[in-house]
Amino acid sequence: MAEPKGPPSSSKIEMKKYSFPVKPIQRLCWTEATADHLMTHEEPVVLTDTDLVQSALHWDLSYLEQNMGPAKHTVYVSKSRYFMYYDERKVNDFPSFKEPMKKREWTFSKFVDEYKSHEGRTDEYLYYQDALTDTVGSGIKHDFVHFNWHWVSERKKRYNWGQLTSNLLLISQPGNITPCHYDEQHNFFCQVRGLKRCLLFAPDQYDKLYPYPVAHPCDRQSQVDFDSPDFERFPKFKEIEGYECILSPGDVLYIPMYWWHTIETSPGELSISITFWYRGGPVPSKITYPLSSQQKVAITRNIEKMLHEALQDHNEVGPLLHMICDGRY
Ligand SMILES: CC[C@@H](CC(=O)C(=O)O)C(=O)O
Ligand SMILES: [Zn+2]
Repeated sequence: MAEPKGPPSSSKIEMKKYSFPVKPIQRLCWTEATADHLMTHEEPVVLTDTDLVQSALHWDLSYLEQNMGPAKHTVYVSKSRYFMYYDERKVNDFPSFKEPMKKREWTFSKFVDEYKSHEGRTDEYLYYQDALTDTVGSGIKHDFVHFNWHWVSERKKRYNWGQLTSNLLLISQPGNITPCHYDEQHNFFCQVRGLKRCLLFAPDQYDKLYPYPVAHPCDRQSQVDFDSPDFERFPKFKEIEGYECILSPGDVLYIPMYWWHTIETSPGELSISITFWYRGGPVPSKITYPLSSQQKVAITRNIEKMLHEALQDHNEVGPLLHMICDGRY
């Protein structure tokens, strides 16, 4: 079967240009054996014809405003186009940490008003990022119930994933960028409205992306500024190689656990996406060697956590790691 028709290439919709090489992420009907092979081997793939969020493809700001109910929702406000996630529970240990964005709790109507009044502003940007919960109105509940739950639960079973932890609703202004990071869950990233360019990097690119220390509020985020990389501090970023896709409404991108990704909303229009995050499956009873890159990343995280716990001071973790490695390994 020929590859399904894809959205315009990134050059046609003015996405940011980077100097590192990228290969296209395969775009396949979910019934294709290759799609199944990629997901079985925890490799990214854009799936078409899943109908996973078909019942949400009519969503736009006004429909959501009518149906999201009266609850408060998390909206991030940033002075730049970048929305770097940080864990507010870790901020106390880093007194000089400057929050890269501010977190607001607004009703959906307040968000829509702010969205409209921020149009055209270049000093502040908004990004709605909140879980879909049962506080929503009946219209959204109806649409949610009609997601293709049969399809997605079949995938969960087939790939032996853990439980579904959340469905995040993402409403992004044109041009917003989520900087490069990895998550510790599998993700079916569903595009509902607008276009998003996704750049993904395999877990074995860890040494080229220089994540913040695990104890840092920006744990799991790359320290490298992709727009102006500091090759003195991050020399191996020169060797980075990635994968790219442009998602249009109805597309589902499988982002495997520990795969790095940076996501850019096309400058053309607002974007609405819904994520399905699943915990990883149980540790295999029989460990096979060599270990996978994902397993090695998990080991590095456990070592950093253990040292931080033992030393009780994150400032001592680096010096001890250097003491172990420098001149010896
Ligand atoms: C969290 C925002 C991001 C998506 C993402 O990182 C994820 O779903 O894991 C994006 O779409 O800008
Ligand atoms: Zn992510």
